[in-house]
This record gives sequence, structure tokens and C-alpha cells, in this order.
Amino acid sequence: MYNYPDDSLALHTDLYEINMMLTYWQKGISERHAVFESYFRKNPFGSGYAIFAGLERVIRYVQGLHFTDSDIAYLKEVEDYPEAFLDYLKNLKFTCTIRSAVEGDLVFNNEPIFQVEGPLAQCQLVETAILNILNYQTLIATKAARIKSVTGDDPVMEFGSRRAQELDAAIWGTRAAYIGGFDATSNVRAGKMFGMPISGTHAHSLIQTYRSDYEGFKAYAQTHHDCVFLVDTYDTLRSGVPSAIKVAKEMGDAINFQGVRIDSGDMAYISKRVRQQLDAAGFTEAKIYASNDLDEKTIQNLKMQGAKIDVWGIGTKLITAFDQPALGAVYKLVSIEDSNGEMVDTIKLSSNAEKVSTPGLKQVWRITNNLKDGKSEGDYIALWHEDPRLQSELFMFHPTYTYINKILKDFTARPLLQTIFDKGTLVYQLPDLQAIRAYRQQNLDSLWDEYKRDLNPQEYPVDLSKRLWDHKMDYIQKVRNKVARETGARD
Ligand SMILES: Nc1ncnc2c1ncn2[C@@H]1O[C@H](COP(=O)(O)OP(=O)(O)OP(=O)(O)O)[C@@H](O)[C@H]1O
Ligand SMILES: O=P(O)(O)OC[C@H]1O[C@H](OP(=O)(O)OP(=O)(O)O)[C@H](O)[C@@H]1O
Ligand SMILES: O=C(O)c1cccnc1
Repeated sequence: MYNYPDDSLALHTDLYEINMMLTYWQKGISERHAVFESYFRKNPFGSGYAIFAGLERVIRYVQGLHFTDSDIAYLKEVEDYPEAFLDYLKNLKFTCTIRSAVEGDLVFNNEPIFQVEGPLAQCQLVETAILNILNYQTLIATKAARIKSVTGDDPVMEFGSRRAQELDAAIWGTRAAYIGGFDATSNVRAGKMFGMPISGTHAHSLIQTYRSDYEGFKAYAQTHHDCVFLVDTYDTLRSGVPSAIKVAKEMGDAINFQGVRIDSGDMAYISKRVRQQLDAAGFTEAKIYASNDLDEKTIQNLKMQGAKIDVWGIGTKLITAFDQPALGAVYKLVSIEDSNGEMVDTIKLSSNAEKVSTPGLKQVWRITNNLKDGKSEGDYIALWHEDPRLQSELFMFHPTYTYINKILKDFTARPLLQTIFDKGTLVYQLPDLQAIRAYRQQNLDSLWDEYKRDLNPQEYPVDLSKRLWDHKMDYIQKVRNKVARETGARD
């Protein structure tokens, strides 16, 4: 049975994490100090940026993290773990430090967006859930921002619950969409949970129930105000819109006729005809809502065709991140305590230069140019103890193509990674959703349009400090020497 009264998220992890914890525990290194960092290698949807989301849920997850009696009983039943290891799990308290970008931040490929620092075994346990949360919510917030970038000031409603990958995705996905710029959700529970605006029209079933546009709209109007009628059940132009107009005229102010929704057909052509019909009847303020598998490409195209659509309802293509169903953020060990108590940075080599990991605990600095309206010049990844704010000029160069470089003199450097948990204690105060939305907008405003365009954007600079770059090169050489020594291979 899946219904445990003390169900917890401690087992919301891959088995290999617990298996590695056992190894560390039996070998006496589970408490060794470690640093893991999370980053993704490619921005989603061919976008120039991503919108960071998911931190609130990560915080709730970490706060509730403990193995319950039924978790331990289950592990005992299915795995051959020693009793003392199960006791260790049962008594485990999360004592790591977490640093993270915050919701509404712009984040970019190949930079750390999340760090966990603390006892090795604990860092290992939380990998799966953290990536699960951040990958999905960041993906949806980014998709929402892309859609919002083409709708401009038009209101956009999130309609995706029925198509989402199950309940959690609907709820947390719509919150992420709100962070990314959507204006309301049709999911009532999300409204209750997060204080988001809720909004909705009605379905075809209402019209089918009354077997007539006119009767259906009238019944709806008699029981609601602020009415939006769905006009495409039988024939939008011949029956739907004329019936909506008739009911609106008959009921007058009582229903506060808001407009009509179209959900099929050629929406450019139909919306123009609907606009004419509404205007001719005197309803010049009535809005035209549109839904039907919309995404940023279709919306942009409809706008190009001069579609007369005022409000957009978006479901499937947003909530399932239809054109890119996963963000590939990874969680990598960058530093670990050795047997002498010294921290040793770690690296993962690859024949692909861009896939070579960058060793050591780092901070990401967002660099803005004080002489250029405070626009972002790029991100500057530095070793933790470096502080670019103390430098009078900053040398920024591409980490692979180092001849691409610039020197900044009048700049501001802002640290991206903020401390969320300090040795297990929450020290970050979560802003409310409105503040997160305003923060996201402020961040987007500080990004040059070249990085924001939805097609083939310029690559935003994510650079390494000279010291970090030297450190990385040094490590690459050290590892290659070690491999050569061990295998007798020649360089
Ligand atoms: N003028 C237009 N330009 C570009 N795309 C459009 C235009 N009008 C509608 N679309 C999009 O084209 C797709 C049309 O979907 P489809 O072929 O299933 O037709 P439909 O009108 O939904 O049919 P149905 O009556 O079965 O609902 C939708 O994704 C819709 O958003
Ligand atoms: O198209 P999406 O972007 O996914 O938006 C959600 C869709 O859900 C509804 O259709 P559905 O056929 O489920 O119900 P209805 O038409 O009967 O309301 C609505 O009419 C939209 O078309
Ligand atoms: O309110 C609506 O119009 C709505 C809600 C969910 C899905 N489709 C439409």
C-alpha cells in the first residue's frame, strides 16, 4: 500500500544515493566535508537565459527531511542494510549549508546555480529531489517567460492542469509559470496554496448540456457576472458570437459581459471577424480570448497575421514544456575533505572542452556596467574567497576562446548565490510571489535585448576569473599527469 501516515520525502531519492551513503558510512567518511554544485550545460528552448524557480519547494523539502519509521522499515525489508546504518539514517539531521540563486533570478548555462556544502553522505542524499524540483520549475518558469515575451501586455492565463504530468506538476508548474510572467491560473488549489489570481471561462460541455449556444450562455449569465462565453461549440460566427451578443444585450449590466473565447479554427481569420461582430454590436470593450495548443511560436505568428486576440489561455505546451521536456541540470562534486582534513578540489575531464567541470567552491558574480544603464555585462565565476568588488577593473574573458575578452572599469558586481541554509538552519526569508515576479521583471529589464530574443539569441558571457581559470588548468594538468603516471601513458 502506498498510503503511509508518516510518509516523508527522505526516500524521494535514487537508490544509488543511499547505497553510496552506506559506503561512506562503512568506510568512516560519511562526515567528510564536501561541496556539490548544480548547473545546466544548455539553456532550455534555445533561449538566451533561464528563470530560476523551485527554491520554495526545495526549502520545504529540506526542512522536512528525515527518515520516518515506515521509511526505515521499508529499507529494512527491501535492502540488506546493516542495522546500525539504519539507525544512523533514522537519527540523521540535515546540517548542510545551501547557497542558491533565488526565484526570479536569471541564470545561464555552465554556471553554478545551487550549492550544497556539508557532510558528504547528506549532500549525496538530497541530489535527486533537488534536481527533480529545480529542473522542472526552472524549465516551466523559462517557458512562461518566453511566452510572455511575445504576448507583451496581453493577459496570459495558465490552463494546463488537465494536461500536466500529474498533480504536483500542475500545482508547482503553474506557480513557476506565474513567476515567469503568467497572470493567472485556472487551478483553484494553486490559488488557495500560493495566493495566485485564479480565472476561468467555461467549457463546451455547458453548451452541449443546453444543446444551444444561446440557452447555455443565458444559463451561465443568470448565475454569474464577469461572463466570458466560449463561442466555438457549433459555429463561431453564425451561432456562437451572435448568441453571446444577444444574451449580453438582454442581460445588460447584470452580467458584465467580458468577452468571448475561441478555441478552434483559423484564429487569425476568426478573431478578426469576431472583433467586427462585437464592435458592430457596440461591445467594443469586450475582449477576445483564445486557446488551443498555443505557444510562443503560434502566438507570434498570430500577431503577425493581425489576429485580434486580447487574452491568451495556455495549457499543454507550457505545462509539459512540450518542445523540451527536461532541463538537464546536474549535481557535481567540486571539493572534498581528504584524510588529513584538507579540502581537495575535484574535476571531471572530458574530450569536449565545454564539458570539463570547474573545480572548487565558487561564487557567481553578476557584472553590470554602470556606464551602460546598469545592463548586465556577463557573469563572472570566481573562487569563493575572491571578491571582484575590491578590484578597480575587471578582466573578463571567454573560458574556452580566451581571445574574446574585455576590461571593465566602472562596474557593479552582485553575488548570485545566496545563503539559504547555514549548517542546516534556514537563514533566508522567502519573498512573496508578487515580490518574486517584480524581481524577475527587474532582472529581465537589465538584460540586453540581444540575449532575450527567442530565436538565435547571442550567447550571454559566463566567464571565469583569471585565478579560477588558472586553477582549472592546473587541475587538468595534475589529473593528466596522474593518469600518465598510473598508466604509463605518454602525454
Ligand atoms: N491563423 C493561424 N496561424 C497559425 N496557427 C494557427 C492559426 N489558427 C490556429 N492555429 C493553430 O493551429 C493549430 C490548429 O489545430 P487543429 O488542426 O487541431 O485545428 P482545430 O481548429 O483545433 O481543430 P478542432 O476543430 O479539431 O479543434 C492549433 O495549434 C492552433 O493554435
Ligand atoms: O490547448 P491548451 O493550450 O492545452 O489549453 C487548454 C485546453 O483545454 C481545454 O480544452 P478541452 O478540450 O480539454 O476542454 P473543453 O474544450 O471542453 O473546455 C481548453 O478549451 C483548451 O483548448
Ligand atoms: O477557464 C477556461 O477557459 C479553461 C480552463 C482550463 C482549460 N481550458 C480552459
